[in-house]
Amino acid sequence: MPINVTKFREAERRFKKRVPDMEGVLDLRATNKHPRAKQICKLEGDGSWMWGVEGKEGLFFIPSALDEQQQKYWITKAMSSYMAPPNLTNLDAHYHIPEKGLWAYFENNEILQIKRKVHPDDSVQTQALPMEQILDRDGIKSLMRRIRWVTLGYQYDWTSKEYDFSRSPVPFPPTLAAYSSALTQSAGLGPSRPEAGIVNFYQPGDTLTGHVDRSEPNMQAPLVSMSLGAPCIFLVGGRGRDEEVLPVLLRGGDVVIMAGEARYFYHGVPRILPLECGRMEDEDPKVQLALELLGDARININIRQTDIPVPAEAPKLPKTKMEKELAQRVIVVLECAPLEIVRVGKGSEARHHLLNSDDHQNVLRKHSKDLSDYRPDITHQCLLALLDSPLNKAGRLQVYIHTQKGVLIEINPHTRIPRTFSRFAGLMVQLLHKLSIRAVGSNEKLLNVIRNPISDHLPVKCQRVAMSGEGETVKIGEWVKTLPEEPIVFFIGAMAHGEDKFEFAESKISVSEYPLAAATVCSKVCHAFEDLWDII
Ligand SMILES: O=C(O)CCC(=O)C(=O)O
Ligand SMILES: [Fe+2]
Repeated sequence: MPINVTKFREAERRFKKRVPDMEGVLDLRATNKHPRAKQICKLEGDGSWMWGVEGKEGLFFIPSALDEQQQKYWITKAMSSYMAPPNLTNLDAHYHIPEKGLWAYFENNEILQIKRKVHPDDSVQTQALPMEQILDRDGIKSLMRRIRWVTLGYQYDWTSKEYDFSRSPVPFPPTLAAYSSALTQSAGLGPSRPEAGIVNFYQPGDTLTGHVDRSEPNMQAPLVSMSLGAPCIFLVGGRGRDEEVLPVLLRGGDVVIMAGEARYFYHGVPRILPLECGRMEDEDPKVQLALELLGDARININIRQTDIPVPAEAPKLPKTKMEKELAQRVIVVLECAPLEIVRVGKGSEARHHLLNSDDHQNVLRKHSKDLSDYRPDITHQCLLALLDSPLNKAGRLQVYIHTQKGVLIEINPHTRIPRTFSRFAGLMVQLLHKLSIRAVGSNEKLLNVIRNPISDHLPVKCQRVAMSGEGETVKIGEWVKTLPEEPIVFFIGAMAHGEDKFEFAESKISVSEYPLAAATVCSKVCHAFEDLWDII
């Protein structure tokens, strides 16, 4: 064996030979079973057996999981509905696929006028072809036989080997999801939530090189893989390309499940084999047509649970003036926030910082400023307490910052406040320079400097309360129950000390007999309204 040829590569070569050596191939339908095959359990329902293999943890086979009728059902589905837009296929890069899909033309014996797209990989022969082609049924059939893959649900980008989570997913076919989930459930692997799938089409002579499917954020969820049509050799190794490789004979109707450790195993298809008992036939013309299109090919449908990190359900916010007037919600204005920019360093080394008593003692002393006046960390803590609260997540909170210098900032409730102070400070510097910060890849403003005064942004009818040690002390949980059903505004000082004189407040309350940090006051306000409005 030449050096540098891995065990996986060697196995691939072995099965690509004209007459491959079938010695040691695991054939779960053979009467004398492979020494390493072990029966795991009988599935509920149709009573198929699930097999495992010694030394291949998490790898399961269900031979003949699908009877002929079921195989025909999935073959027809794959050819007719799965191949059609909005699902993507390898042909999309080369052709403008008609909206109703190729199958519709094939089935109805319609002439198809199809436009080619110029593609960087086009051969000289392809480039010479006309940009528009007129295809009859045979032409459409040849084109459809060029389909090698179709993506289901979350669309997979074959170049980057990543899911395109920015595109809204095409709904995953519900019957396929139900089948896959019922199968993992009856195999004792728990229910799965199929979200993405790939349908592979292998014409005789096609191969799939060894790989690990690593793109799913959740690599623990089982991957269910269904074989239809022609048999094949399926190779499965271990975590590395040089681990022992097991060749398996998969036939139409067999199912493979890769769970746990096996999700990390190299696998591939080096060989499509001839049909053992000829092509299937059916009386139903649609099924018969799908079988005709299939010919001697193999179809593999593999079903994956991605567990995409979906952002928490965005709260519905009052948008119209009317909604803003009436929606029962809490508005917090963080008052006197010391957010100021300072230039540090000279010349090209100069950087803008958020002025603060920890990092800029010299500057502050030089300008005879009181260090304790520069505590932007208090604003940071208040924002974390407020925006992380269930009250905010439920869409019942609006926060503004009014800085010591009179800058008014509106905070979009969807904003994720940076966890560390230094990143928060960087964000504030950016905001004070650019006057607004937008969400990455979207037009939504997260932080926005708005025009003064704050009263222009508050509902006409609302209570305006200052939180102050000078106010009457109340048990806030009880006090909120006495409020009229209208929006309420709290002015909370985001400074270390100083008088709580907030221009637009009409009354003052204190929520503790102790002096509290501003962030604690924010938390108490949130908790009180969460309890009042049953937000858990
Ligand atoms: O065709 C098969 O059986 C395997 C397909 C596969 O591994 C894949 O699509 O990632
Ligand atoms: Fe794979």
